Amino acid sequence: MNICVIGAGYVGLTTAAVLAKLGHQVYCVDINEERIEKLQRCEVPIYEPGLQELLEDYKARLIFSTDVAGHISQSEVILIAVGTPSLPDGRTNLSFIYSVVDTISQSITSYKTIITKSTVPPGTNESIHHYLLEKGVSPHLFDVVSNPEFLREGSAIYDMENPDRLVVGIKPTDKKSRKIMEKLYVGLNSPMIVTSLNGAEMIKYASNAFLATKISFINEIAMICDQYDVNIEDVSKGIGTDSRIGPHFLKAGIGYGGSCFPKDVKSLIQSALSKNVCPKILSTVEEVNGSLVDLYMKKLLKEMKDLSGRRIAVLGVSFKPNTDDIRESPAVKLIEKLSQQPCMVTVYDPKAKLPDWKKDNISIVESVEKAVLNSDCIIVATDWDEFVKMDLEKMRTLSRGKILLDARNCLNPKKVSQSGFRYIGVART
Ligand SMILES: NC(=O)c1ccc[n+]([C@@H]2O[C@H](COP(=O)([O-])OP(=O)(O)OC[C@H]3O[C@@H](n4cnc5c(N)ncnc54)[C@H](O)[C@@H]3O)[C@@H](O)[C@H]2O)c1
Ligand SMILES: O=c1ccn([C@@H]2O[C@H](COP(=O)(O)OP(=O)(O)O[C@H]3O[C@H](CO)[C@@H](O)[C@H](O)[C@H]3O)[C@@H](O)[C@H]2O)c(=O)[nH]1
Repeated sequence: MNICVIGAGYVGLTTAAVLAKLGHQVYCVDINEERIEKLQRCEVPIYEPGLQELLEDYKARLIFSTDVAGHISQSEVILIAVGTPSLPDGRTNLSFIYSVVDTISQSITSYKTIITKSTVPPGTNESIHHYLLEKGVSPHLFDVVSNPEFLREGSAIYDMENPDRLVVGIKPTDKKSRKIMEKLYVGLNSPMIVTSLNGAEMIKYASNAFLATKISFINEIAMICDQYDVNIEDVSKGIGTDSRIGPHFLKAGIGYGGSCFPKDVKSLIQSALSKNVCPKILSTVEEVNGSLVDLYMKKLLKEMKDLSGRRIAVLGVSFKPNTDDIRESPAVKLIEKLSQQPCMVTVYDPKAKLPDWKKDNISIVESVEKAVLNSDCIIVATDWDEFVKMDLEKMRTLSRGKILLDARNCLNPKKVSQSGFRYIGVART
């Protein structure tokens, strides 16, 4: 099929590459000229393991362009994968979505299946359908499908090629889209859950909210364990082996970040409030998550008393390993909090796109060794393999202080102590 993927970000690029691999002709379009020029030169503008290779392997079936309207006209299937960031009040900013829908309304001359991959609040796809009708587009020229994406950054290609399920929301009157969706994903061996448009949208939010809830839950349990000298790893294993609970998303630490959980939990809260439902659990999930950077600051200040003139090495800035994404990263919040203290913060991340902090007491360096050199304290803020496997003895000789704060509970406390550091995690005995 001829497919137009709109938005060449984490989701759009991965979708485009995987659909090309599945045998489709893909036009991946974006309004960001610099991004498209890079892609035309086979340069991938984001760090996602395996993406560069996949895009190169299937370049014969992949065209990158800024001609959004032109490629919409040429395609039978339109996939919308533009951003849906938070508005200041937590609702979802749908302006990028509607800008695309406007372009579609102006360029549609033959039948299109319009698939929303972006995460949008319940009711959005129904509104897109009505909006197109209001713009004078004939109902025979389109169907709107909700097909939320569940990939994780860092393992995006694997997740897209091996989804646990494909969630497809269609209108009851829509007789074509189910077949088109089966054709689109032919080759993927995953069950398809077909529901209403609102149903598919809700599945996406409920899924992210549930995972975020598991993280805040285990972080709250970790705070309690910390006071009773209980090892949180034992608790996570102990509860996670109960098949009703499951082992995933029970890793305690500095909390969740990224471009999805924070904004999607906020958006779901707003969707609930707009219908007079008071979402108590979701609000608490956010509250617990929002308290964790302060918890680690407290742990640090308890150990070091006064940060005046101290050098703090922060290892990791991205919101999780294997991505360059720093959106809503707890590490960024921690660095910003630290920089309000009279200390020097030296930051290293293997891939993250670092912001220009414009602060005299934050310096960015290009290696772990440079970050750790003469530091009074090392903080592991992202669980990159490079930090999990670092040579602790070497780090001890480079640093001048002995404190190692593991904000991801990703290091082995015994090994850290044996190398001469004082290990601080949360609930690690
Ligand atoms: N990042 C993830 O891991 C992930 C996973 C699942 C779902 N999602 C959802 O997918 C959507 C996209 O997320 P992302 O992280 O890929 O976003 P992103 O910010 O990486 O990419 C979005 C792209 O859309 C482009 N764009 C904006 N307006 C446009 C327009 N009118 N026409 C063409 N291109 C336009 C932007 O230039 C940008 O390149 C969001 O709704 C997000 O919640 C993201
Ligand atoms: O036990 C855990 C698991 C994760 N995290 C943190 O949670 C955040 C999110 O992690 P992860 O879910 O792996 O990354 P994302 O790429 O944000 O993926 C989530 O958000 C995407 C966007 O909606 C969805 O598609 C995915 O299914 C969903 O997992 C990161 O900061 C992690 O460090 C923890 O603190 N503890």
